[in-house]
Amino acid sequence: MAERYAVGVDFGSESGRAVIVRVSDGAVLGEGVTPYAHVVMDRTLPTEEKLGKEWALQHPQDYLDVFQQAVPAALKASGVFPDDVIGIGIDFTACTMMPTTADGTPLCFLPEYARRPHAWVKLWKHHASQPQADRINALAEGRGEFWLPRYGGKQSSEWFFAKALQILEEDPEMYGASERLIEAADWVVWQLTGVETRNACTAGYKAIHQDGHFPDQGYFAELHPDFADVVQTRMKEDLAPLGGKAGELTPRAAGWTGLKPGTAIAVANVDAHVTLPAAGVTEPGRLVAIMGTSTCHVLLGDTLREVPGMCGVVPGGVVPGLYGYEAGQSGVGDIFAWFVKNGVPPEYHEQAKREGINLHALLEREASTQAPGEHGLVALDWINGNRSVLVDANLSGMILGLTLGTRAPDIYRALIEATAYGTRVIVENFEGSGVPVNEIVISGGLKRNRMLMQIYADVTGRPLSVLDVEQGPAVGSAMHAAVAAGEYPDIFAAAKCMGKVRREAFVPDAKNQRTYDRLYGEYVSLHDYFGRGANEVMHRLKAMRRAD
Ligand SMILES: Nc1ncnc2c1ncn2[C@@H]1O[C@H](COP(=O)(O)OP(=O)(O)O)[C@@H](O)[C@H]1O
Ligand SMILES: O=C(CO)[C@@H](O)[C@@H](O)COP(=O)(O)O
Repeated sequence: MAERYAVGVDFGSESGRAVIVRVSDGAVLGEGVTPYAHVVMDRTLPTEEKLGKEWALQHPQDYLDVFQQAVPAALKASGVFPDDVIGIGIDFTACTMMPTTADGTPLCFLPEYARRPHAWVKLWKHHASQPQADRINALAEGRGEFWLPRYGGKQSSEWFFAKALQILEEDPEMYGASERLIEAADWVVWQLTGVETRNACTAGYKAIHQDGHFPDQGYFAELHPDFADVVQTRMKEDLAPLGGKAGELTPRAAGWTGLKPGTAIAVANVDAHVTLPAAGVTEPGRLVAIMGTSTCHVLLGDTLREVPGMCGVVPGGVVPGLYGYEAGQSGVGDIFAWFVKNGVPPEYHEQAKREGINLHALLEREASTQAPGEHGLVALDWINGNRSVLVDANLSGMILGLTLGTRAPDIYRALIEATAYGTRVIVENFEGSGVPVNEIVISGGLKRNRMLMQIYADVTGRPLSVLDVEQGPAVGSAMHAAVAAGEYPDIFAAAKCMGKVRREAFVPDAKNQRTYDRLYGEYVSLHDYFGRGANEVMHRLKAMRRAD
């Protein structure tokens, strides 16, 4: 019998990645990448309308381009015949949500709405809905909503209802025109199948779906009278289970992708959560850090724990039968990108160009010769706010210890160390709340930075295992496609055959660890001083910035 294959498509923050995976063993035979033409719209719309501070939008056409470019490119690179492809699975950043008409047409595609910011896709990192998130949390606390502790005690401005409420309050006409409010993950599945589904993963982690339901109309009505029926009028209450089949590839989408009509399409997934089975992680105690523009920390547990400052816990949110815990850092790769773009003197750019390497590689090489503590810096990793454990998008970055002798590699290393300290806070927060972390597995684009990986091992004091495939989330989605197509009975069986990880790829250096324990103590002092109310200067500065 001919080998069978599955397609996984991972919609990241800056690009869409497609892989062709052999379902018998998880081998990746072909890859394709489509950088988003509009990347992240955080200053203006394509029609030049200016956006406010903390906005982050995307263009739905960029997602369709992935189906029309990256998927055919991966298929071509693999040499696999479409008839041997049994399923397609997708995962997406979340919560990345959009308003559409009843037939799924994005409002921003309609000429009459193209100039309205609230007609566009709100990317996960859209923080302008922080005021709405603050009210969502205050009301939930006041009403004693059972679900609030399931989200660490706070809903983030990055999640669904803060964004939906911002549309209603800032552009009621756009809210009125939005017949559907939907995660981009479910929207792209809709484009492939012609069927509107809502996946249980984003609903659970990003839209407060707990114990089988969304919050009641009374809660939403107290936020805004016109918000009472947001679920009933613009969403769906019957959710599609992970590993389920959302539908089949339509002839139109078959024309885009080069695959055959009728190919099974799996229910959508979140990019971080789908990575666990790709790493063969289907049991408690193994935290997977999906490190890209942001980092998501996803961990399984066999009991329900309320962990302060986590993003969420959902029974069956990652694999059936276990609790899926999520925490995160809203800025990691983005912080390094910001520094490379804005803080590195021209001579480094020129040297990298002369050597034909990227700036990350040059800075990594220059900084890796240092011993921990040599640069004398400690930084806070909040340049894009803090997602866990403080859940506050109005915090900001800081670098302490700068002198006239400080150089770009010093700061690059200090920023990497700061993100490692932030990860250690999250790991210790889980353990302190009764959710064991016995192993850390790294996936995502940042694993290519070996200095970063060694720093994470030294700072956390734990060996790091590595998911070696380049596109971890996409492979996880291909595994869900194999389950949806009936190749495997469940994701556990698929993970056994298709998942792979290189265990203990980086181990802590005892000497470095001792120094980092001291530096981590300094980080925690700054973390608590600026992040837990002792000094509100960061909030005051953000307020001044917003006021201008
Ligand atoms: N060698 C490197 N060291 C550190 N960061 C890197 C390196 N290469 C790329 N990055 C950062 O990784 C991020 C992209 O990660 P990736 O996983 O590819 O994307 P996504 O977050 O969209 O899934 C960017 O923010 C980029 O700045
Ligand atoms: O928040 C989540 C998942 O819960 C991510 O989709 C979001 O942080 C974006 O992840 P990336 O940085 O694009 O990998």
